[in-house]
Amino acid sequence: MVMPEATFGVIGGGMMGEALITRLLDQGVFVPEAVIVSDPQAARREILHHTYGVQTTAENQAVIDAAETVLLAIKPQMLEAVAENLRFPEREKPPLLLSILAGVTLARLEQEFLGWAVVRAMPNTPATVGAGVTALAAGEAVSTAQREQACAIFASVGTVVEVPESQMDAVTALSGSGPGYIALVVEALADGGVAVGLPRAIALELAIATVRGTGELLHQGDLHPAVLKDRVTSPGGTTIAGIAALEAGGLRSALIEAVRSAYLRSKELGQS
Ligand SMILES: NC(=O)c1ccc[n+]([C@@H]2O[C@H](COP(=O)([O-])OP(=O)(O)OC[C@H]3O[C@@H](n4cnc5c(N)ncnc54)[C@H](OP(=O)(O)O)[C@@H]3O)[C@@H](O)[C@H]2O)c1
Ligand code: PRO
Repeated sequence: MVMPEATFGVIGGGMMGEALITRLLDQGVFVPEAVIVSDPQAARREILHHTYGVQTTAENQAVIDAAETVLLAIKPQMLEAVAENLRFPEREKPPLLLSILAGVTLARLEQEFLGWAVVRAMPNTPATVGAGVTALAAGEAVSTAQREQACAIFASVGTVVEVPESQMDAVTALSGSGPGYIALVVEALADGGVAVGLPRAIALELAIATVRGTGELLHQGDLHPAVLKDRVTSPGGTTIAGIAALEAGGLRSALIEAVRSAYLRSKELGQS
């Protein structure tokens, strides 16, 4: 079904699609009636419609036909199946596709969405609370106005940086996947607290507040992490004892390898 009043479309109303929709509506970037979302699950469509007042459809084609700007928020592995069922009617101006698919290149997207201007973007899950960071790389057909529009859309969920496309897999491996690594660190810190006698709820609260406060301090104080580490580390004290244990356990190389593995996986996803 075509809904001509809709201007912003979302294909894939999952976790990231919803995170963007929530913030875009909260910030008044789009009104609910101007948003159309496609998702195969009726239950999912029902939730999105009732929670946000957006239009929903099971037909991706309805989104393509109705919207001038489309956020593609399906899994990378779904791209071929989704794109082969789409038709792209001629338009006066090329519509804008914002893809957040890990690994999938501008060249591939431009091939699948013939005649569209394409921006490849990599947001992260703190976007849900407006504290995300999104890296963008724009294709050659993207106009200045469309580039500004892409920046404004992702600015509604946090900060935006523009990078060359060659850096997008690295961005995906660091800030895209990073919230997963940090969540693991928070959970492990809380486990450590429990191991030395703290109640679970207090341990988790302390771990979250510590990660959050450290991030804020590094950000607001414009501190190099090594400077902060040195400030916390009293001679002969507790922190150096903890850091020695982390170094012995290979924390640094584990994190470096995590980013490297995610980078290689992003490249692989781009070829699937
Ligand atoms: N999660 C993150 O932190 C994050 C960060 C940056 C970028 N990304 C990228 O964002 C994309 C979405 O990730 P996500 O975590 O939001 O995944 P998700 O929650 O699984 O969302 C994908 C949505 O697309 C739906 N879908 C499946 N087949 C479809 C089709 N043929 N047409 C339309 N919609 C379809 C899925 O429905 P079903 O559940 O029924 O399959 C689901 O609701 C991925 O490409 C990922 O690389 C994710
Ligand atoms: N989540 C997606 C994945 O795990 C992309 C970055 C974060 O593939």
